[in-house]
Amino acid sequence: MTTADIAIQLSVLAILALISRSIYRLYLSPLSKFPGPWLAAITSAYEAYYDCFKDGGGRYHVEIARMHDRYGPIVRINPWELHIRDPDWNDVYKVARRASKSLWYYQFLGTSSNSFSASSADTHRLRRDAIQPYFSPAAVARHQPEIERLVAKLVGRLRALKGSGKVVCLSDVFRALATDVATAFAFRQPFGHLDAPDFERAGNATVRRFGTLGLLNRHLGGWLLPAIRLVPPRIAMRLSPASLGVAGFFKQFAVVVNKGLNSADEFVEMGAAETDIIRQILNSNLPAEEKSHWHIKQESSSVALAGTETTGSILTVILFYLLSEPGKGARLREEIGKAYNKYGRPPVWQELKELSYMTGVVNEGLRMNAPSGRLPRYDPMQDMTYKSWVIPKGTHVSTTQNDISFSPDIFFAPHDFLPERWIDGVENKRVAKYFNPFGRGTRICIGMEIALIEIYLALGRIFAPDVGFTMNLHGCDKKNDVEMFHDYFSPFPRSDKGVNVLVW
Ligand code: HEM
Repeated sequence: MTTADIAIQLSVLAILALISRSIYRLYLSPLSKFPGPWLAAITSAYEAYYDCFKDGGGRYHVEIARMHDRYGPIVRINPWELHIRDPDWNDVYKVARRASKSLWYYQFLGTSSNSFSASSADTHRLRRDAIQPYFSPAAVARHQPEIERLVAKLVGRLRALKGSGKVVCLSDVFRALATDVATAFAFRQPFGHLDAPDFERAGNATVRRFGTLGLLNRHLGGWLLPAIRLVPPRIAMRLSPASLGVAGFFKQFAVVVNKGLNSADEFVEMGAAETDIIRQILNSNLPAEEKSHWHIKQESSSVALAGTETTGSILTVILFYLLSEPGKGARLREEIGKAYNKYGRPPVWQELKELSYMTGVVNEGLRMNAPSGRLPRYDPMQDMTYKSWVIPKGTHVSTTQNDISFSPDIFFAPHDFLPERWIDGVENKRVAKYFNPFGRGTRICIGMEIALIEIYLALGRIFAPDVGFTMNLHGCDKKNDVEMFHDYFSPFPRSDKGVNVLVW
């Protein structure tokens, strides 16, 4: 038999295997009864096209919405996953169910060795229990002066730009703040992005690239991001400047974590105030394999990463709306001014969060720019139900917060930034159960309190009566620079230019 014969036979076998698998997925699989396009049912390449190629990638949400419009509230979006668009269905996220996360989907992060992307509920519980004390209200409160210091640095830098005529990119400014807050919290040492003359613009662009590479990683079986970590910078640059940026990003975390691990031996009995997330993990009850350098690197850097893009982009979006509708900015400034008068000093965050308009502003930012990714889970032990449908155990099921946040049935004029909608107590009560920007169930965001302190303090100081500067939007618009176009788990607008302002 010649090599050509062998190649032909192997190709025929591969084609037969593909045909059999497609027939199984389409007609015999337990999910074959669920509605949806036949191509999505037989191959995840359908999703890969929208995730990685269509209009720059991250566009499957648009196709999923189209599927719901055509097939109804429950659709099969790939061979193993159902998506439900029904604000009242929450079964898979219920704490009592303790469902697992989809390993395939969360491959976009390039690792499952942390709490965020741990698949099984038990592994997650183990890891989360180990770091939870680090996020206790008391521990977070101790970090407040550091957040205040970083916010003051940001305000100082904006003030210094007053009248300079320089265009300032707020998307970079707030990502720099969020990175410094999250890294200061995790490592007791901010990365110093607020000190960079350009607020570390290149680093911020890397996060966007990470989004696109993350989707490729998901669809290529999870080897791409680990491989990028291993590629020497010179080769990475030749392959793609994007991977160089991402490799550099991983490296920055590796340096900080290595430094922390090397000095961890000196850790004897430090007071809680001096500890960092590395020592928190080392000092926990985790089994030895969960305390390896590798695991600690993954856990600590994921905590810091989870807190950067989220908080940074929400602050950017809020500022865009407050500056594009000056009446709203003025109303916030007035409310904060009254609080300054009442307390005779800058209000602390506990006082800021009592302000009703300010809370409306923060909630609108969270509603309109929370993580956009669907949140797939599966329950390996029990079936679930949706209306008359029985969802077999082990099936991956997802919902998307944006389906709720932008539903006109729940939020009047959902694409408008309306802080007022949160002020009416009755209305507030009605929408509360639909408002889950920090996720749901056992996997709810662990850094919620830090994020809120940061957002309230940043707004509280930027709109303070004595701030001494104001800002004007410069050459940006809602459609291209603010509204989500790409879903890279975090929402990204169509343009990567950012929200630009002039300070005066
Ligand atoms: C406004 C800012 C933030 C938003 C909207 C947000 C949102 C979320 C959401 C929706 C999840 C659940 C993801 C999922 O189910 O797959 C999550 C998880 C997580 N977040 Fe946040 N987050 C924010 C800020 C932060 C900050 C500041 C930190 C840390 C300093 C952080 C750390 C984490 C971690 C570690 C997880 C994984 C928790 C687990 O699975 O146990 N987040 N976040």
